[in-house]
Amino acid sequence: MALSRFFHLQHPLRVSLASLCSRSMSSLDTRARAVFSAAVEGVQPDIVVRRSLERHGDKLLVNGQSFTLTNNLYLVGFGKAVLGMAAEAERLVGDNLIKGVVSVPHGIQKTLHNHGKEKMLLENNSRITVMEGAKNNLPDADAQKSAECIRELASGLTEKDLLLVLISGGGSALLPAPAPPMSLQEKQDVTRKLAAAGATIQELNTVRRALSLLKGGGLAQCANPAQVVALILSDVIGDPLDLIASGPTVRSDFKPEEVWAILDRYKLSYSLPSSMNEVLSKARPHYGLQVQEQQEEVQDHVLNVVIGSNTIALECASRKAVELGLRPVILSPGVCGDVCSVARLYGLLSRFACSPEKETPPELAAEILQLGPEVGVESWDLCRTMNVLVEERKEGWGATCLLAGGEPTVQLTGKGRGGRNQELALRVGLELSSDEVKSGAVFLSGGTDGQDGPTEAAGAVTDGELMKEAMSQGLDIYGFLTNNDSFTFFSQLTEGRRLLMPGLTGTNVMDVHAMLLPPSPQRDFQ
Ligand SMILES: Nc1ncnc2c1ncn2[C@@H]1O[C@H](COP(=O)(O)OP(=O)(O)OP(=O)(O)O)[C@@H](O)[C@H]1O
Ligand SMILES: O=C(O)[C@H](O)CO
Repeated sequence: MALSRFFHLQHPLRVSLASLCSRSMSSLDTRARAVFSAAVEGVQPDIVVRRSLERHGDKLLVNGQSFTLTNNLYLVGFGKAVLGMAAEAERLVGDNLIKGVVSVPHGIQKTLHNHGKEKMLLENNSRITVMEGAKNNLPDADAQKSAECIRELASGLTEKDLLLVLISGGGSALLPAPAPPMSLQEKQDVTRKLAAAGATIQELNTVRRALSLLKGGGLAQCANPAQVVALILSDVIGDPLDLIASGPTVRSDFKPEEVWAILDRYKLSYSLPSSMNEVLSKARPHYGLQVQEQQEEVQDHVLNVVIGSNTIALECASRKAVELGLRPVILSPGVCGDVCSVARLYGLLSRFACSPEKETPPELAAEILQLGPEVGVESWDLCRTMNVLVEERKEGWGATCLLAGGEPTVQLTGKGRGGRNQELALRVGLELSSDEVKSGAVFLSGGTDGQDGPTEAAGAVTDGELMKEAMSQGLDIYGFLTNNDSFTFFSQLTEGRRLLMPGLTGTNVMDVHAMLLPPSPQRDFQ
């Protein structure tokens, strides 16, 4: 099939053959970084808000639904990215805004200012009050005060009012409202113990919802009978509305047995404060007796919209890849599991892509499929991706950009400095270095928030030369890995040139992975 016809049929974007031929000859490393930047740019708080709110005079269109603005607008928000979202919302609908309160991380205004991100800060005459709290991502007295102000604002609304709720990752810690008689300290102890025992965000937030006055639909309940529109920037795999920031605007059925099962799983059931037993043994703490009917009524007044997600970031990255002359294929936005398994998957996929044989060895495909459940990727997605890689070998297409996202995990055994993205990049670099047939692949892993673990880097870029490069500089990769010291490793290697350092981005839709695979002579089957 002619190249132009093939592309026309296979990809929704129209790209002329001329633009493909004149594609940038920049290195794969540079292109990988540009693809990552495009992913982050596509989910900037101001951009996602502007994309989701359409203003026509006194009409506000959200997700195809129209709302009338009559100086009846209120705004609340909580999460790491909501300051930038609030700033943009105020630019768009500020003339109708009565007042607002946002709960944002401690020190964020100063940090954004220092990073030159003035666009994400509110004007001096803003009607929105910014409240900082939750130091180190833990609910604290400051965040509790913010949550109380948000609750007060929502509780005073009438049926004429419209409440815009801005939600992003980190929202759970920034909106603590322990159900009485639990104290903040008691609630914090439980969540800290669960997190330390390795509970997933799904488990953690299921418990948080049950112990809170605002989570699990509590905020929407407070705002009833006002109309509620929640704009959500998702940082959870699969974008589950009821779990992102513990779903304050999403009705969730309270199932005590589900909560007890989680507490049992982490052996916490017998060491709980008595106040927690009391909360869990009551009906839904904040809903009283007519739970069901009231919740249904409230739900009619709530519109929840995911305005930014890993999927959207990957789509933006994919468009950038096309511009750069790469053929994109999105594997999945839900990659999770241990970084060792995830690294193995990328190693196998690069081997698969450059397999010198006419037919790819079936055992390679089988091994890739076997890894699927461990890394959260469906067989269907793996098969689709492998098909694209095979087609490309047969068609003799140019370089490929395999994209994925999600949030793998690291089992911390050492005391070094690093993050899951740098550790993943390091492990994939080892995989690529150990290949007998070098694929020439370049791999990038980066946190879209610009910060990987407690380091200044977002991630790193590696390839099959990593091992040789490290050895020539006297750096023992395995030693750094054992100590979870990936940041120190990449800082010392070739003056830190492999580090990905975009600075604080002001957004967060988990991580983005990009593996760029060059065309290789072995791939020519014509
Ligand atoms: N030395 C290290 N090496 C590898 N990973 C680390 C290291 N230290 C922390 N981590 C990992 O970093 C993660 C915590 O980093 P971070 O504070 O960026 O959290 P996060 O889950 O990315 O937060 P957010 O929800 O804001 O994105 C955890 O997954 C932890 O295992
Ligand atoms: O705030 C939270 O609960 C997490 O960031 C997941 O959204």
